Amino acid sequence: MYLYGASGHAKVIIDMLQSAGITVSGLFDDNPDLQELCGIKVLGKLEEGQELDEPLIISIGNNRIRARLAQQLQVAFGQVLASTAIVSPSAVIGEGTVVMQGAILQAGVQVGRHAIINTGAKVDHECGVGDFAHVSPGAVLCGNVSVGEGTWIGAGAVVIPGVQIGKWCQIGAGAVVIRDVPDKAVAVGNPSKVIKYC
Ligand SMILES: CC(=O)SCCNC(=O)CCNC(=O)[C@H](O)C(C)(C)COP(=O)(O)OP(=O)(O)OC[C@H]1O[C@@H](n2cnc3c(N)ncnc32)[C@H](O)[C@@H]1OP(=O)(O)O
Repeated sequence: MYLYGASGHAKVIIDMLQSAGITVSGLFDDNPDLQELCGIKVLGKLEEGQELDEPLIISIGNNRIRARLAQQLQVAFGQVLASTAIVSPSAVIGEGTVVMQGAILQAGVQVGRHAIINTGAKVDHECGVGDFAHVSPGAVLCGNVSVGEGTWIGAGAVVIPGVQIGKWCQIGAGAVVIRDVPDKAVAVGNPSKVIKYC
């Protein structure tokens, strides 16, 4: 597996891959000064059209950057599921997506491409999580919640059953979301309120 993005997020992915016995063959990063991360060689920028002999994970937490790179790069993408994650056999997870340690994905969950289900996040039955979305550590999506493309659910946020959150939203850490949230809204607090658009 190759990674793109020598970030803190990459360090966690490296841990998951190494504990599963998967070799990280190299890390790409646009910063020419970086030499290595966690003992893994940094190979420089991954150019458009460059071919790889192993699948790639975009190890960048920023949803917009991950989306841009996923659209630019013509390579095969991998998938990383932590051995300590609990994933229902009926869950469907797209390419490029990372499910971190202790996360739980219940029956009928659908997670898109290049999403992040972070440490200990709980995604309950029949939720949909869009491409490039990020469910941060400890967040809880109750049953039948829908999270749009590119949306970021902050750490420890709780979304009650059936709520629909639009595309490219930001839900604050610790928010309790009890009503639908429109596209590009930033919503914080308990109960959460939209404070601006991004
Ligand atoms: C492994 C990892 O680390 S994964 C990363 C996990 N990271 C997170 O969960 C962070 C989630 N991000 C947040 O909660 C951010 O505060 C955001 C995205 C909601 C808002 O960020 P910004 O757009 O920079 O907003 P900003 O900091 O200017 O705050 C705007 C207002 O909202 C309030 N606010 C911001 N975040 C929150 C929050 N989580 N809960 C309650 N109020 C909040 C601020 O106090 C401020 O109020 P004021 O105008 O009355 O002073």
